[in-house]
Amino acid sequence: MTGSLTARWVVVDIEGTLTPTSQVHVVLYDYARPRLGPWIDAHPEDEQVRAAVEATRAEAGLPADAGTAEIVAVLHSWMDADRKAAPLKSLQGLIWQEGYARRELISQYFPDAFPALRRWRDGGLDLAVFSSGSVAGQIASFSHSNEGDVTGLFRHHFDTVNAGPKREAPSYRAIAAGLGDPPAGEIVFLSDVPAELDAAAEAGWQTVGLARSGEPFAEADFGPHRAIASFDEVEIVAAAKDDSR
Ligand SMILES: CSCCC(=O)C(=O)COP(=O)(O)O
Ligand SMILES: [Mg+2]
Repeated sequence: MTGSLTARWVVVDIEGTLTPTSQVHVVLYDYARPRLGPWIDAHPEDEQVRAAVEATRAEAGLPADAGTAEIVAVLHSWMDADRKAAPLKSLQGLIWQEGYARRELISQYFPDAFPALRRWRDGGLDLAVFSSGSVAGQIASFSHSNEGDVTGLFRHHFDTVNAGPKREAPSYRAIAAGLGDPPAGEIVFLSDVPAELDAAAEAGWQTVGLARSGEPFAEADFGPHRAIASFDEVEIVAAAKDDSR
């Protein structure tokens, strides 16, 4: 165990931090891939689907009359490149939501993740999530985890739509505003991606890098950020409340 941190809020990334990367890149992506086209065709009047299709067309420079097959080819290429584009994430979230509801999906989380989150929450800290996965996808996943429904752990969910890109400091300032503007130094962000930690640190947050064995960022250079291989290696204690704020 490394030294403890003092904070009021703990904000966590999902992929590579709470859940193995393969859970997203293999299990969830494989589930979404063949369902994207049928989903688009089955929900032509759904405003979220229409917006995602329109945004995909615009972002890929497709003609206005591009059909589902061309849209899906772009979405698949983004998945192949793990490009976490908002319209893709929005459609994936809808598909996963249905997959979890049908009990065809169950999210596997690292065994150290929820015990640590419960410890911190029970110790007086508030918890939030910041992931590229859409808020709908996040909530569906936490509702159907290998430990059951754990949605009650989190007070807020942020994604690239309601906060912004994960590698840019203004997104972390937007999240802080969404949390009620606590002092930036009293927010800790845990992620496996050094560039995300850099952005959070630029916004004044404390940062912890997850260098989990077997994960893509296991051997990454975390630079100035504290790096741990498991949540068991860091303790976070609740800051005393300042009633004058
Ligand atoms: C379980 S919600 C889906 C997660 C997802 O789609 C994703 O891309 C995760 O990216 P993150 O920002 O959490 O690394
Ligand atoms: Mg991640």
